[in-house]
Amino acid sequence: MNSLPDSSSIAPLSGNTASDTARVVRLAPESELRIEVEFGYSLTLKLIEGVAEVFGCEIIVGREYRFSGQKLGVFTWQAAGGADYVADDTPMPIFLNIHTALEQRRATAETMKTSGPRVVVVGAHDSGKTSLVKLLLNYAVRQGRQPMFVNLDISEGGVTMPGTVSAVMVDQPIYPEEEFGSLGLDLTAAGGSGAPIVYHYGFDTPNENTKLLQRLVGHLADTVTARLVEDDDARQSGLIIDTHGCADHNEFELLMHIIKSFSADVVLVLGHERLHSDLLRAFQQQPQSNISILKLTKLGGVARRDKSFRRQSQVRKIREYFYGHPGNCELSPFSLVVGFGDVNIFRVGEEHLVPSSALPLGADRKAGGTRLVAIEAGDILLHSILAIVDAAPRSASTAGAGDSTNESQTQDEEDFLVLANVLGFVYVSDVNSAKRKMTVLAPSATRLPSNRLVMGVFKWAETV
Ligand SMILES: Nc1ncnc2c1ncn2[C@@H]1O[C@H](COP(=O)(O)OP(=O)(O)OP(=O)(O)O)[C@@H](O)[C@H]1O
Repeated sequence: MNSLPDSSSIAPLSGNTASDTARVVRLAPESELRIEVEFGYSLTLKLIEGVAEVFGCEIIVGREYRFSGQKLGVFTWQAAGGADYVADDTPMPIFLNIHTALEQRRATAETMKTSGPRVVVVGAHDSGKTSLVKLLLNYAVRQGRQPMFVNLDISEGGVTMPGTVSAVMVDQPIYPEEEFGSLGLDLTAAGGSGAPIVYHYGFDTPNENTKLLQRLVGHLADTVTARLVEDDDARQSGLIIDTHGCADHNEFELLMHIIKSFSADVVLVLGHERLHSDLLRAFQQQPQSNISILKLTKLGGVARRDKSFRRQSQVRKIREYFYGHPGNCELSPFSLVVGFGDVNIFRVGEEHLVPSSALPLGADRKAGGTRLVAIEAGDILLHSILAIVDAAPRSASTAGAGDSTNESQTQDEEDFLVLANVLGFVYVSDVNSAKRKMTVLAPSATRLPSNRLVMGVFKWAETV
């Protein structure tokens, strides 16, 4: 039935071939095989017969799927047989019930020409939020829906880079190997109704700049709502929103802001008893709110990822942005030489993040945290990931680093740019301060789509 080498027989990339350790595993109905593959190892999965899925995406009989640095469950509803090395304490029947209830709301929205469910998935770290989001999106797509996926889990990057918040309409499955990368987004297509909406936050935890994150969430919610007004299918399919793990009070405030900004009507709370009761209490005080808050226990299968595994996942995400997914969709990035005078570089205006070597040019630090400050290009950029953001409308007349003498005009632009859509990213592979030039890795050989670049905390040495 299902041919699945399990995690105990993973072949090192440089070592044995998969055939040395291949094993056939039979899955009973409603059971799953849990697989954990560390970075530096790979595992090939092939379905011999039957029907199985990974986070709601059906896998194809006979095709080889290769995983590395990933943890996943291969689930079957129907297959019969023994149950070696598999788990039957799976939450899938509960998730299917949730999907069915959401689908009923979508059908009603279609008939009544209203909006579909607006679902937020919240919970503890490593409780399975992203996995549930993928599953609900995949099930909706299998049903012919086009839900909006909103990613507010800034540490993972969703459809693009870590350190961003984004929204994209999903009309194709999220394949298990490439995960969200399989949606194959073209950020430079920004503007069209199907184009992703991406804003740059620049950090990988909410606490680093909660005020900025709240501002971006509010802005993203407004943009998504405006987009849905024009798109009946997406509006009736609704939203599925992934969030960062909630551990403290700050994060609770942020979750409340997310729920309110997106007018969420379904909140799924995974593995976090206290968060569930805090949310219930908060919404009991607002009896007019029409919201369902459901508690789901964190069930077996969801794997813990330590700091190093998470960091390696981020690095892979960054690499895949430029090079694509090995074997499936490989990309060839280009090296471009960019003069310091040809670009304007900004950074989020947190004082402690701006070293004295990168003092802002006439910037207003008093505004504190939720705007950008212009910084001087130089060695500080080496190995940084820079977001290319849509230039401010007025910028055509003020282009060029440091040419803005009008302080209030500079401040307007800094305020505008923090909310500007991200058009893509470059990686700074070399800086030559003496010649006032830097070399960047870019996904395309054409000129950068904007000369406004924003620096976050993410550094990546390409050799990693
Ligand atoms: N049934 C399963 N079997 C094996 N691994 C699983 C299963 N379900 C989820 N995982 C893995 O467990 C890990 C954690 O799950 P997930 O990313 O969904 O949690 P999360 O709550 O979104 O985490 P975060 O704290 O980053 O927000 C992931 O690597 C995921 O692929």
